[in-house]
Amino acid sequence: MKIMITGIGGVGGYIASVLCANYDDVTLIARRKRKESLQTKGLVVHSDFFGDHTAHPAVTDDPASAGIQDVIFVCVKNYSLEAALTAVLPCIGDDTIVVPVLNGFTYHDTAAALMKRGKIVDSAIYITSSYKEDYSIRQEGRFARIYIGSDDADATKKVYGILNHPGLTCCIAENITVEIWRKFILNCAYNVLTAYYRTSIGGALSQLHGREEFRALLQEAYDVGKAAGVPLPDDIVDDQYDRILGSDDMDATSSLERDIAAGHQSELDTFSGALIRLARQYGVPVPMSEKCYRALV
Ligand SMILES: NC(=O)C1=CN([C@@H]2O[C@H](COP(=O)(O)OP(=O)(O)OC[C@H]3O[C@@H](n4cnc5c(N)ncnc54)[C@H](OP(=O)(O)O)[C@@H]3O)[C@@H](O)[C@H]2O)C=CC1
Ligand SMILES: CC(C)(CO)C(=O)C(=O)O
Repeated sequence: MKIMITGIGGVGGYIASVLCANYDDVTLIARRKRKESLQTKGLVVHSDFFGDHTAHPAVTDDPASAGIQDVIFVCVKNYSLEAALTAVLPCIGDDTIVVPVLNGFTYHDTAAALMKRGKIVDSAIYITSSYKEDYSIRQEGRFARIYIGSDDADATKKVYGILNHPGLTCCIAENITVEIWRKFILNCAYNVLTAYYRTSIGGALSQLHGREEFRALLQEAYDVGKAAGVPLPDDIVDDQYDRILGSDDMDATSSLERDIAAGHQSELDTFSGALIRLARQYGVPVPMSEKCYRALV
Protein backbone atom coordinates (compact mmCIF):
# COMPACT_ATOMS: atom_id res chain seq x y z
CA MET A 1 0.00 0.00 0.00
CA LYS A 2 1.60 3.27 -1.12
CA ILE A 3 0.34 6.21 0.93
CA MET A 4 1.27 9.86 0.50
CA ILE A 5 0.43 12.82 2.71
CA THR A 6 0.91 16.38 1.57
CA GLY A 7 0.59 19.21 4.10
CA ILE A 8 2.45 18.08 7.22
CA GLY A 9 0.95 20.64 9.61
CA GLY A 10 -1.42 20.13 12.54
CA VAL A 11 -3.84 17.80 10.75
CA GLY A 12 -1.57 16.19 8.15
CA GLY A 13 1.23 15.57 10.64
CA TYR A 14 -1.15 13.87 13.01
CA ILE A 15 -2.78 11.67 10.35
CA ALA A 16 0.67 10.83 8.98
CA SER A 17 1.78 9.72 12.43
CA VAL A 18 -1.15 7.31 12.74
CA LEU A 19 -0.47 5.98 9.23
CA CYS A 20 3.27 5.57 9.88
CA ALA A 21 2.44 3.41 12.90
CA ASN A 22 0.55 1.02 10.62
CA TYR A 23 2.10 1.13 7.14
CA ASP A 24 5.63 0.86 5.77
CA ASP A 25 5.34 2.74 2.49
CA VAL A 26 4.37 6.25 3.59
CA THR A 27 5.74 9.36 1.86
CA LEU A 28 5.45 12.86 3.27
CA ILE A 29 5.51 15.89 0.98
CA ALA A 30 7.10 18.88 2.68
CA ARG A 31 9.16 21.88 1.71
CA ARG A 32 12.18 23.86 2.86
CA LYS A 33 13.00 23.80 6.60
CA ARG A 34 10.02 21.58 7.42
CA LYS A 35 11.34 18.99 4.95
CA GLU A 36 14.84 19.17 6.44
CA SER A 37 13.49 18.85 9.96
CA LEU A 38 11.29 15.86 9.05
CA GLN A 39 14.26 14.21 7.32
CA THR A 40 16.67 14.70 10.20
CA LYS A 41 14.50 14.54 13.33
CA GLY A 42 11.62 12.51 11.92
CA LEU A 43 7.89 13.17 12.33
CA VAL A 44 7.48 13.96 16.03
CA VAL A 45 3.97 13.98 17.48
CA HIS A 46 2.90 14.72 21.05
CA SER A 47 -0.73 13.77 21.41
CA ASP A 48 -3.21 13.60 24.28
CA PHE A 49 -5.21 11.03 22.30
CA PHE A 50 -2.51 9.00 20.55
CA GLY A 51 0.53 9.45 22.81
CA ASP A 52 4.06 10.43 21.82
CA HIS A 53 5.41 9.04 18.54
CA THR A 54 8.42 9.59 16.31
CA ALA A 55 8.42 8.09 12.83
CA HIS A 56 10.95 8.21 10.00
CA PRO A 57 9.00 7.89 6.73
CA ALA A 58 10.26 9.03 3.34
CA VAL A 59 10.13 12.83 2.98
CA THR A 60 10.46 14.70 -0.30
CA ASP A 61 9.62 18.00 -1.98
CA ASP A 62 9.52 16.20 -5.34
CA PRO A 63 6.25 14.20 -5.29
CA ALA A 64 6.76 12.75 -8.79
CA SER A 65 9.83 10.87 -7.53
CA ALA A 66 7.57 8.77 -5.27
CA GLY A 67 5.54 7.43 -8.21
CA ILE A 68 1.85 6.54 -8.47
CA GLN A 69 0.19 6.16 -5.04
CA ASP A 70 -2.76 4.12 -3.78
CA VAL A 71 -4.04 6.88 -1.52
CA ILE A 72 -3.05 10.54 -1.15
CA PHE A 73 -4.18 12.64 1.82
CA VAL A 74 -4.18 16.37 1.09
CA CYS A 75 -4.07 18.22 4.41
CA VAL A 76 -3.38 21.85 3.56
CA LYS A 77 -5.28 25.06 4.20
CA ASN A 78 -7.90 25.91 1.53
CA TYR A 79 -5.75 28.71 0.12
CA SER A 80 -2.94 26.17 -0.57
CA LEU A 81 -5.13 23.43 -2.08
CA GLU A 82 -4.57 24.16 -5.77
CA ALA A 83 -0.78 24.39 -5.44
CA ALA A 84 -0.45 21.33 -3.20
CA LEU A 85 -2.74 19.16 -5.32
CA THR A 86 -1.16 20.29 -8.59
CA ALA A 87 2.24 19.22 -7.24
CA VAL A 88 1.00 15.66 -6.54
CA LEU A 89 -0.91 15.20 -9.84
CA PRO A 90 1.95 13.01 -11.24
CA CYS A 91 1.27 10.56 -8.37
CA ILE A 92 -2.43 10.15 -9.22
CA GLY A 93 -3.26 7.16 -11.40
CA ASP A 94 -6.73 5.94 -12.46
CA ASP A 95 -7.17 3.97 -9.22
CA THR A 96 -5.57 6.47 -6.85
CA ILE A 97 -7.87 7.75 -4.10
CA VAL A 98 -7.38 11.37 -3.06
CA VAL A 99 -8.70 12.30 0.38
CA PRO A 100 -8.81 16.07 0.94
CA VAL A 101 -8.80 16.74 4.70
CA LEU A 102 -9.79 20.39 4.88
CA ASN A 103 -12.52 22.46 6.47
CA GLY A 104 -15.12 24.24 4.37
CA PHE A 105 -17.53 23.03 1.67
CA THR A 106 -15.66 24.05 -1.48
CA TYR A 107 -12.62 21.77 -1.53
CA HIS A 108 -14.29 18.91 -3.43
CA ASP A 109 -15.07 21.05 -6.49
CA THR A 110 -11.59 22.61 -6.44
CA ALA A 111 -9.98 19.17 -6.31
CA ALA A 112 -12.30 17.63 -8.92
CA ALA A 113 -11.56 20.46 -11.36
CA LEU A 114 -7.82 19.78 -11.12
CA MET A 115 -7.84 15.98 -11.23
CA LYS A 116 -7.94 14.29 -14.62
CA ARG A 117 -7.53 10.83 -13.04
CA GLY A 118 -8.27 9.14 -9.71
CA LYS A 119 -11.17 9.25 -7.26
CA ILE A 120 -12.03 11.57 -4.39
CA VAL A 121 -13.23 10.48 -0.95
CA ASP A 122 -14.41 13.52 1.02
CA SER A 123 -13.89 14.03 4.73
CA ALA A 124 -14.69 16.15 7.78
CA ILE A 125 -12.27 15.98 10.72
CA TYR A 126 -12.68 16.96 14.37
CA ILE A 127 -9.31 17.45 16.02
CA THR A 128 -7.30 20.18 17.75
CA SER A 129 -3.76 19.98 16.46
CA SER A 130 -1.03 22.40 15.43
CA TYR A 131 2.62 22.42 14.46
CA LYS A 132 5.22 24.00 16.68
CA GLU A 133 8.31 26.07 15.83
CA ASP A 134 10.45 22.91 15.71
CA TYR A 135 7.89 21.33 13.29
CA SER A 136 6.71 18.82 15.88
CA ILE A 137 2.96 18.30 16.09
CA ARG A 138 0.92 18.91 19.23
CA GLN A 139 -2.57 17.39 19.37
CA GLU A 140 -4.74 18.44 22.33
CA GLY A 141 -7.88 16.80 23.71
CA ARG A 142 -9.02 13.23 23.89
CA PHE A 143 -10.50 12.94 20.41
CA ALA A 144 -9.52 12.82 16.76
CA ARG A 145 -12.54 11.83 14.69
CA ILE A 146 -12.83 11.78 10.92
CA TYR A 147 -15.96 11.26 8.82
CA ILE A 148 -15.45 10.04 5.28
CA GLY A 149 -17.73 9.41 2.32
CA SER A 150 -18.13 9.46 -1.46
CA ASP A 151 -20.31 8.08 -4.25
CA ASP A 152 -17.83 5.24 -4.61
CA ALA A 153 -18.57 2.76 -1.80
CA ASP A 154 -15.47 0.64 -2.49
CA ALA A 155 -13.15 3.64 -2.37
CA THR A 156 -14.77 4.81 0.87
CA LYS A 157 -14.38 1.35 2.43
CA LYS A 158 -10.74 1.25 1.39
CA VAL A 159 -10.04 4.60 3.06
CA TYR A 160 -11.91 3.46 6.17
CA GLY A 161 -9.67 0.39 6.38
CA ILE A 162 -6.57 2.57 6.05
CA LEU A 163 -7.58 5.15 8.65
CA ASN A 164 -9.35 3.08 11.27
CA HIS A 165 -6.49 2.52 13.73
CA PRO A 166 -5.74 3.61 17.30
CA GLY A 167 -5.34 7.40 17.23
CA LEU A 168 -8.18 8.04 14.79
CA THR A 169 -11.88 7.36 15.16
CA CYS A 170 -13.04 6.88 11.58
CA CYS A 171 -16.74 6.88 10.62
CA ILE A 172 -18.32 6.32 7.22
CA ALA A 173 -20.89 9.10 6.88
CA GLU A 174 -24.40 8.27 5.72
CA ASN A 175 -24.30 11.53 3.75
CA ILE A 176 -20.87 13.18 3.66
CA THR A 177 -22.30 16.49 2.35
CA VAL A 178 -24.36 16.74 5.53
CA GLU A 179 -21.28 15.97 7.66
CA ILE A 180 -19.23 18.57 5.79
CA TRP A 181 -21.96 21.13 6.39
CA ARG A 182 -22.42 20.10 10.01
CA LYS A 183 -18.72 20.83 10.47
CA PHE A 184 -18.91 24.01 8.38
CA ILE A 185 -21.79 25.35 10.49
CA LEU A 186 -19.72 24.73 13.61
CA ASN A 187 -16.65 26.40 12.05
CA CYS A 188 -18.71 29.45 11.03
CA ALA A 189 -19.54 29.95 14.71
CA TYR A 190 -16.72 28.37 16.74
CA ASN A 191 -13.74 29.43 14.61
CA VAL A 192 -15.17 32.83 13.76
CA LEU A 193 -16.16 33.80 17.31
CA THR A 194 -12.90 32.58 18.89
CA ALA A 195 -11.01 34.58 16.22
CA TYR A 196 -13.27 37.62 16.70
CA TYR A 197 -12.54 37.72 20.44
CA ARG A 198 -8.98 36.30 20.01
CA THR A 199 -9.59 33.78 22.75
CA SER A 200 -10.63 30.23 23.61
CA ILE A 201 -14.20 29.04 23.14
CA GLY A 202 -14.76 29.48 26.90
CA GLY A 203 -13.44 33.03 26.67
CA ALA A 204 -15.67 33.81 23.67
CA LEU A 205 -18.81 32.38 25.26
CA SER A 206 -18.25 34.33 28.46
CA GLN A 207 -18.28 37.70 26.64
CA LEU A 208 -21.34 39.85 27.41
CA HIS A 209 -23.30 38.59 24.36
CA GLY A 210 -21.04 35.62 23.59
CA ARG A 211 -23.68 32.89 23.80
CA GLU A 212 -26.26 34.75 21.70
CA GLU A 213 -23.59 35.57 19.13
CA PHE A 214 -22.44 31.96 18.99
CA ARG A 215 -26.00 30.79 18.45
CA ALA A 216 -26.69 33.48 15.84
CA LEU A 217 -23.60 32.40 13.86
CA LEU A 218 -24.69 28.75 13.97
CA GLN A 219 -28.21 29.71 12.86
CA GLU A 220 -27.04 31.87 9.97
CA ALA A 221 -24.80 29.15 8.57
CA TYR A 222 -27.61 26.60 8.99
CA ASP A 223 -30.10 28.88 7.19
CA VAL A 224 -27.72 29.32 4.27
CA GLY A 225 -27.11 25.57 4.01
CA LYS A 226 -30.84 24.88 4.03
CA ALA A 227 -31.46 27.57 1.40
CA ALA A 228 -28.74 25.99 -0.75
CA GLY A 229 -30.60 22.66 -0.60
CA VAL A 230 -28.37 20.70 1.79
CA PRO A 231 -30.60 18.12 3.57
CA LEU A 232 -29.60 19.26 7.08
CA PRO A 233 -31.40 17.70 10.05
CA ASP A 234 -33.61 20.17 11.96
CA ASP A 235 -31.73 19.82 15.25
CA ILE A 236 -28.21 20.76 14.09
CA VAL A 237 -28.18 24.24 15.67
CA ASP A 238 -29.55 23.07 19.05
CA ASP A 239 -27.27 20.07 18.97
CA GLN A 240 -24.06 22.03 18.21
CA TYR A 241 -24.98 24.76 20.70
CA ASP A 242 -25.67 22.28 23.54
CA ARG A 243 -22.60 20.20 22.73
CA ILE A 244 -20.21 23.15 22.79
CA LEU A 245 -21.78 24.75 25.87
CA GLY A 246 -21.67 21.39 27.66
CA SER A 247 -18.09 20.64 26.59
CA ASP A 248 -15.44 20.16 29.26
CA ASP A 249 -12.82 21.66 26.94
CA MET A 250 -13.45 25.39 27.30
CA ASP A 251 -9.73 26.20 26.87
CA ALA A 252 -9.76 24.97 23.25
CA THR A 253 -9.23 27.50 20.45
CA SER A 254 -9.65 27.05 16.69
CA SER A 255 -7.30 26.86 13.71
CA LEU A 256 -8.65 30.25 12.55
CA GLU A 257 -8.00 31.90 15.93
CA ARG A 258 -4.49 30.44 16.11
CA ASP A 259 -3.62 31.58 12.57
CA ILE A 260 -4.94 35.10 13.07
CA ALA A 261 -3.24 35.40 16.49
CA ALA A 262 0.07 34.25 14.93
CA GLY A 263 -0.26 36.70 12.01
CA HIS A 264 -0.46 33.83 9.47
CA GLN A 265 -2.64 33.76 6.38
CA SER A 266 -6.07 32.54 7.50
CA GLU A 267 -9.09 30.62 6.21
CA LEU A 268 -11.54 33.45 7.00
CA ASP A 269 -12.61 33.37 3.36
CA THR A 270 -13.30 29.62 3.63
CA PHE A 271 -15.74 30.26 6.50
CA SER A 272 -17.45 33.69 6.65
CA GLY A 273 -16.35 34.71 3.15
CA ALA A 274 -17.84 31.64 1.44
CA LEU A 275 -20.91 31.78 3.67
CA ILE A 276 -21.64 35.44 2.89
CA ARG A 277 -21.27 34.84 -0.87
CA LEU A 278 -23.72 31.93 -0.75
CA ALA A 279 -26.09 33.90 1.52
CA ARG A 280 -26.23 36.70 -1.08
CA GLN A 281 -26.92 34.16 -3.82
CA TYR A 282 -29.93 32.79 -1.90
CA GLY A 283 -31.05 36.07 -0.29
CA VAL A 284 -30.46 34.86 3.28
CA PRO A 285 -29.63 37.56 5.90
CA VAL A 286 -26.37 36.86 7.80
CA PRO A 287 -25.73 40.06 9.83
CA MET A 288 -23.61 38.51 12.59
CA SER A 289 -21.37 36.70 10.10
CA GLU A 290 -20.95 39.97 8.18
CA LYS A 291 -20.06 41.84 11.37
CA CYS A 292 -17.38 39.30 12.32
CA TYR A 293 -16.06 39.12 8.76
CA ARG A 294 -15.68 42.90 8.56
CA ALA A 295 -13.81 42.94 11.88
CA LEU A 296 -11.45 40.12 10.89
CA VAL A 297 -10.74 40.74 7.22
N1 LIG B 1 -5.55 22.31 13.00
C1 LIG B 1 -6.72 21.88 13.43
O1 LIG B 1 -6.89 21.62 14.65
C2 LIG B 1 -7.83 21.64 12.47
C3 LIG B 1 -7.70 21.99 11.14
N2 LIG B 1 -8.71 21.66 10.26
C4 LIG B 1 -8.56 21.98 8.84
O2 LIG B 1 -7.56 21.15 8.28
C5 LIG B 1 -6.93 21.80 7.18
C6 LIG B 1 -5.42 21.79 7.43
O3 LIG B 1 -5.20 22.63 8.57
P1 LIG B 1 -3.90 22.59 9.48
O4 LIG B 1 -3.33 21.24 9.55
O5 LIG B 1 -4.28 23.27 10.74
O6 LIG B 1 -2.92 23.53 8.65
P2 LIG B 1 -1.40 23.88 9.00
O7 LIG B 1 -1.21 25.32 8.66
O8 LIG B 1 -1.05 23.41 10.36
O9 LIG B 1 -0.60 22.99 7.99
C7 LIG B 1 -0.68 23.15 6.60
C8 LIG B 1 0.54 22.49 6.02
O10 LIG B 1 0.44 22.53 4.61
C9 LIG B 1 1.76 22.78 4.10
N3 LIG B 1 1.66 23.27 2.73
C10 LIG B 1 1.13 24.43 2.27
N4 LIG B 1 1.23 24.49 0.95
C11 LIG B 1 1.84 23.36 0.55
C12 LIG B 1 2.24 22.86 -0.72
N5 LIG B 1 2.01 23.54 -1.85
N6 LIG B 1 2.87 21.66 -0.76
C13 LIG B 1 3.10 20.95 0.38
N7 LIG B 1 2.74 21.38 1.61
C14 LIG B 1 2.12 22.58 1.69
C15 LIG B 1 2.34 23.77 5.07
O11 LIG B 1 3.73 23.77 4.95
P3 LIG B 1 4.60 25.07 4.57
O12 LIG B 1 5.17 25.53 5.87
O13 LIG B 1 5.62 24.54 3.63
O14 LIG B 1 3.68 26.08 3.95
C16 LIG B 1 1.86 23.16 6.39
O15 LIG B 1 2.73 22.16 6.82
C17 LIG B 1 -7.52 23.22 7.13
O16 LIG B 1 -8.54 23.29 6.17
C18 LIG B 1 -8.10 23.41 8.54
O17 LIG B 1 -9.19 24.32 8.58
C19 LIG B 1 -9.81 20.96 10.65
C20 LIG B 1 -9.98 20.62 11.96
C21 LIG B 1 -9.05 21.00 12.98
C1 LIG C 1 -14.04 22.59 15.17
C2 LIG C 1 -12.55 22.87 15.30
C3 LIG C 1 -12.39 24.04 16.24
C4 LIG C 1 -11.90 21.66 15.92
O1 LIG C 1 -12.07 20.51 15.15
C5 LIG C 1 -11.95 23.13 13.95
O2 LIG C 1 -12.43 22.62 12.97
C6 LIG C 1 -10.77 23.99 13.73
O3 LIG C 1 -9.99 24.27 14.67
O4 LIG C 1 -10.58 24.37 12.57
